Amino acid sequence: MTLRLGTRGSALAMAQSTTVADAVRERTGRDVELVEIVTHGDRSSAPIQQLGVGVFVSALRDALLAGQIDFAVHSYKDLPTAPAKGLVVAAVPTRQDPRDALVARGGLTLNELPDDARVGTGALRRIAQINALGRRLHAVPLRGNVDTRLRKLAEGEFDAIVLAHAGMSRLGRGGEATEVLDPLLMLPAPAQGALAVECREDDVELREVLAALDDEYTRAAVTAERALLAELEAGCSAPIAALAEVAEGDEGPEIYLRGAVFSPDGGFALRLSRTGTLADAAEVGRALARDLREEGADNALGVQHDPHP
Ligand SMILES: NCc1[nH]cc(CCC(=O)O)c1CC(=O)O
Repeated sequence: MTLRLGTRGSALAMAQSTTVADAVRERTGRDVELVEIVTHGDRSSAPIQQLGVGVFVSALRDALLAGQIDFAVHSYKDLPTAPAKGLVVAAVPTRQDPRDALVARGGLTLNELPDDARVGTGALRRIAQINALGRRLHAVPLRGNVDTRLRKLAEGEFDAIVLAHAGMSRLGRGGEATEVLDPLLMLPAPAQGALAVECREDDVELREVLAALDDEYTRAAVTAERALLAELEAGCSAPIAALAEVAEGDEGPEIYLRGAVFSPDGGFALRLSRTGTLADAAEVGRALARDLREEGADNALGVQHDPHP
């Protein structure tokens, strides 16, 4: 039977869903059909902070639970940390580049941006880290899909923009980045660059099919990053960043997790790291969250801030 893959209609969602559909066909020989689902988030032009966590996700989940589709592909970083009742992340495919990218007019790098350059970005996490650089840069709110953001840059509204390199790459525009930013300067969102392939928990047969797409290292990394996020009890718009990398250690693969918390104005920046085994990924994330809290993470959280001063 043909598997129905529910997807949003945006170019990024279509690119992600098409990639996963191709992988399912190739690895399992199953037929996959794309079914477009319109979400509230796609229809609204309100800032993402106002729309709240998971607006892009709930319509797909409703369709899954209603049996209109069999599985869905999400940008993992857009998934709320709370598990969805009746659903399961059946596969976490190999992650793309998790880093943020700078796209600057004139091909400039971050260091080359002149004083008072306007840097467009939507996420508080990125605004905070731009501010934390201690440079005379202006972080300016920017919303829209990847193509819209790149167009606004080209039209001269900004000197540079910061966005996920993975999103650009999935649209075939990764080469337009003028710098892929070092996580030391711009630690990405938890689970950035990763996809979550979700299906109904009781669909045991499909879960087995989709398991062929699962990448153990990516799943462990994302598990650690999201455990950190969940433990700090923050929504997607809170300035929390995390990146886990897996490296071969003496006793097998090891996870290296970095986490950071910022005040929106960048005046408070706390960066810590921890290592552990893949099996302990979630505990590594929770432990690092506790470390961050002990070092004063709560000073940055829950602070109301006007992004348009
Ligand atoms: N914030 C929205 C969003 N959700 C997923 C991506 C693409 C990158 C990814 O899959 O993590 C983006 C664009 C961006 O952050 O620039």
